[in-house]
Amino acid sequence: MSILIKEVELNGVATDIYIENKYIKQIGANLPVTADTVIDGRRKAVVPGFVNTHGHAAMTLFRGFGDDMPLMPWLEEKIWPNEAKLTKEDVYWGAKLACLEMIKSGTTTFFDMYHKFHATAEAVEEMGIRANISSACFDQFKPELTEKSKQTIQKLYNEMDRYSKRIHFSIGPHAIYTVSGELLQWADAFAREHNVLIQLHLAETEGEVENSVKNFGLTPVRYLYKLGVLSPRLLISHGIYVDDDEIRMLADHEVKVAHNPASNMKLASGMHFKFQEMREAGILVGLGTDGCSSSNNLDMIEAMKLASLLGKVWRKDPEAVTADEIFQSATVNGAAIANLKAGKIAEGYLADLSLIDLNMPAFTPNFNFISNLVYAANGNCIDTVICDGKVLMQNRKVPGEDEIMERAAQIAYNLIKR
Ligand SMILES: CSC[C@H]1O[C@@H](n2cnc3c(O)ncnc32)[C@H](O)[C@@H]1O
Ligand SMILES: [Zn+2]
Repeated sequence: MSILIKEVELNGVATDIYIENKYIKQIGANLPVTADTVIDGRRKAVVPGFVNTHGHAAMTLFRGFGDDMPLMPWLEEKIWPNEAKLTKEDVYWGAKLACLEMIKSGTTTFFDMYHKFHATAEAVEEMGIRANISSACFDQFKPELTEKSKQTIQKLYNEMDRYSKRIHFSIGPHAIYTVSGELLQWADAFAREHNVLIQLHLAETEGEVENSVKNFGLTPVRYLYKLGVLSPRLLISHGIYVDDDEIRMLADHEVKVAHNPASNMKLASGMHFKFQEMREAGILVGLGTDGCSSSNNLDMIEAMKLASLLGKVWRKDPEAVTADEIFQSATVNGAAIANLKAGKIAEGYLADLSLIDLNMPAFTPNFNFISNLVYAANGNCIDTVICDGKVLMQNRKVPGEDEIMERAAQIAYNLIKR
């Protein structure tokens, strides 16, 4: 299977891109090659597929449900009682809707932490994108649930051979207020032994920090340090409430961070995400949307704008988070966190990319393409998406999209009534 994209704009220059066997094989002007599929790239620009480093895919079912609340009442009163009713079928259609939405806005890889692992994995497999899906766990500090969680993680890990290489396994302990230190330490040892990542919500709210100090005598990052679970395999989401010493601890242990500006603002968790300090300390910061009840979409272009504007305003410094820096977070940093040779349009890299329609007001005039992408556009500018060397969307059409939206909406209405 080969694809030739003709005369697409790459860094402002009309270029051909030849894709073969999942990889970008050749880039150059007027390439003398033929291909199974030829795509006209004129008036389009090529960008790497975005990597959404934090989310809960099937929470698309809760879009517009439980708005305008702070984190803990939102989780305890609205989300958790309804998540307890979810069936595998519900999660499958919710995750299909998430994949559809991500493809339509140019995301080719996402990280997921949710219930019913196989339902999400099957949806990802069918939709053709990539995902790092975690075996989610909450033991609520109960030893019998700690043991059960360990068995589930081991079992799911053993079942991974049924999936393609587009799906990676990770462990998803929910947070330090729902998961015991013992399970976190076990997960760390498992992750080291099997070279997989751990996804964990951390330092998201002031309340979390207060409870951490009350219950463990330490702030969240220091608590993880004491447990010995800070490592290059740990990806923390949010990481808003961290001081300078904690940033140093995260950097020293090569911990990765997913920044989620929409959910941090909507749940009013906090705005002082220390993007500059983390970057200067050498921490890999990726960008995420979080789930659709707190974000309320999965549009990484919108997330880039929010991250940049939020980063500028709280510092009162317009240079604080530039369009170029946040674009790097959403692409090459995300790919590095996902351990993928992706996130760049370069020979030898995975063919995970999008074509952007330049015939739009947002790209007119086009003095600076990245500026227009981050500050003027949104996900609707994505025309074509290729992942793993396969075309997933062309002319903004994804096969099966009407059925996915109908089925997911019906499930969501029935769920909230149930
Ligand atoms: C273990 S399954 C994932 C779990 O996380 C919940 N969740 C969604 N968004 C957040 C957030 O911002 N902080 C903490 N927990 C969150 C989700 O509803 C699932 O229960
Ligand atoms: Zn989350």
